[in-house]
Amino acid sequence: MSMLSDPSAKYSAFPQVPITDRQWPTRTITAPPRWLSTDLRDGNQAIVDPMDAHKKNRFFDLLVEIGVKEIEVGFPSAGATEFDFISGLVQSGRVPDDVLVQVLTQSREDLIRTSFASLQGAKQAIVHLYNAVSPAWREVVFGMTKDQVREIAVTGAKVMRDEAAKQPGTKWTFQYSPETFSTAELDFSLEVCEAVMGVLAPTPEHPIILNLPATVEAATPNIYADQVEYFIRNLPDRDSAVISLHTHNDRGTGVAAAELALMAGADRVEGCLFGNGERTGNCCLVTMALNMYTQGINPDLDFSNIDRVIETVEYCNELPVHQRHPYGGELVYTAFSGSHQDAIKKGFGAHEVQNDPQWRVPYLPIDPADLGRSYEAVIRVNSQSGKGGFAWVLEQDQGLKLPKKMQADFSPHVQRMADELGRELNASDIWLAFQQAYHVQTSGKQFQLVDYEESRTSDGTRIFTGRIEVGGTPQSVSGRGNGLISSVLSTIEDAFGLQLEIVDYSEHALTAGRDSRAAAYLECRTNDGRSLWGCGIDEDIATASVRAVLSAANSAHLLAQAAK
Ligand SMILES: CC(=O)SCCNC(=O)CCNC(=O)[C@H](O)C(C)(C)COP(=O)(O)OP(=O)(O)OC[C@H]1O[C@@H](n2cnc3c(N)ncnc32)[C@H](O)[C@@H]1OP(=O)(O)O
Ligand SMILES: CC(C)C(=O)C(=O)O
Repeated sequence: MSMLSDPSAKYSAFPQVPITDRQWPTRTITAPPRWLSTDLRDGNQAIVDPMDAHKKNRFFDLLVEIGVKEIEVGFPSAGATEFDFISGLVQSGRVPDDVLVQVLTQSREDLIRTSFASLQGAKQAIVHLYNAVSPAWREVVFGMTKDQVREIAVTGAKVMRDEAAKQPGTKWTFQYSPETFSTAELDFSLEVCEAVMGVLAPTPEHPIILNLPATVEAATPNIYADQVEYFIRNLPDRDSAVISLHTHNDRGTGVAAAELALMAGADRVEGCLFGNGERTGNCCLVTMALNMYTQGINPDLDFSNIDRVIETVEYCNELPVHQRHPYGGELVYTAFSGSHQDAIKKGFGAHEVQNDPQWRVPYLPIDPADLGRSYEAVIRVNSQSGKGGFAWVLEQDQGLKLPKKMQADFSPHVQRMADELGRELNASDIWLAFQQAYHVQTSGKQFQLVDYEESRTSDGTRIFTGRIEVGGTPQSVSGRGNGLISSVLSTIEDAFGLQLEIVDYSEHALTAGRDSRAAAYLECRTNDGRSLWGCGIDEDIATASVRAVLSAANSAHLLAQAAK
């Protein structure tokens, strides 16, 4: 078996929704929805080893910490692990007063009763009832007519109502899901929901939650938005219902579908952190919340320390968060490629200089610092990288701000190293390449400063007197010039026959405070017209410039040797 040349023989296009004056495309999201995390239910039922009580408690605490106010804590009738965790949680007093726990049950009397039993002692809770309503499920799973399937829901709703009445100390909220809503006839979903509302008698003050699942995502996200808008516009007593979304990600658009359906008028979104859930997962709450954040909307969920959230989620689910997962993945703020690095580096530079409160760094839709991420990993260097990449790493790691022309000079050294090693270059690789290229702090270099003094004559001439190790042997040398650098240049010309002319010079402090050091950069021209760069680093800025001259002299010496 292989892919069909005519897939239409097996698969049909999803039909359009009969709505011509749809409103959602012109709306924008301006406020966060009510969020429900179903990590401990839909997420938990989709992992290899469902969470034990320890993991569930840890996940629950994380969700509370993030600010989730509605948490589906499990499926009490699934077994003792679930039941005991849920009843232990509600009786422990660990559920904050502003947090609602929710449990899910099939529409079967015994399971509904068990679900209510698990919530004994809760101050408030949501009981969530479901049954599938779409044709394939009606026919294949239940083997029932529409009327019989509606009856499953109505019977379950009656049991719910009666069980709730037996525990009047708890403030109950009822939730009903016409499971498989996204692949069901819309008018039938409406009919079943209306029938359930008829039993549970919601009011605007005490509404029912109608949760509209895209149990299996089967169409483009605009279709789901149409379905939700159609449902809302045709639901009698809309005021008595909270419209909730529950999307899956089979086509990779679970978040998009929830966003568009929110524009269609929904009030609430169910999902999981980092999109865990059945098959391809549920709507990712992190992505959806942070999508809102990047539009200037406070999502009411706090991901200020996203790495800690990931750590807990990975531990509990025993599933890794993908390195490219929106907002959280390890690589999502990292640029390896040259042109991206260049733009990001410039963007950060402009951001610092202009002090612009609006975030406008190219290629980064969000400031990683808002999520507790450092800027270190924003740029990483490999063989696809450019000058902006290693310049950024040297600046972050060593504090060096290389002049633009020196970046171009250093670039082939980095490229060579990346090609030779065939892997990413880390900060120490780049620092090593820099030290080797400019003879900074490396042993075995030809000229090495031992010590020096500077004096002036009455006419302002500077005199450099010092000791320079030449191939390991200290040598006393001196020279004159109208400045320190020119006096060192004349020294190396007199002592070693190396003629260098200064083309460019710059310097900067490396770190602030008592331990501050300085870096000096020097471009020189040799007598045969070649350009050479030198760099010196020292606690004393004048000494850094002397070292920069010797750094260039070492390169000139190597060139001269090579030419022989
Ligand atoms: C889309 C979703 O994610 S829905 C949530 C799904 N989650 C889970 O199922 C996790 C927890 N579930 C479980 O542990 C088990 O399913 C249990 C313990 C609750 C029930 O197990 P079982 O009694 O063996 O029933 P099982 O789940 O296999 O369902 C089979 C029967 O329930 C019926 N059924 C399935 N869903 C529903 C429903 N929502 N309402 C009413 N009946 C239902 C089926 O038609 C089938 O009936 P049949 O035996 O007459 O053919
Ligand atoms: C029970 C419902 C909400 C569900 O998980 C689904 O349909 O995906």
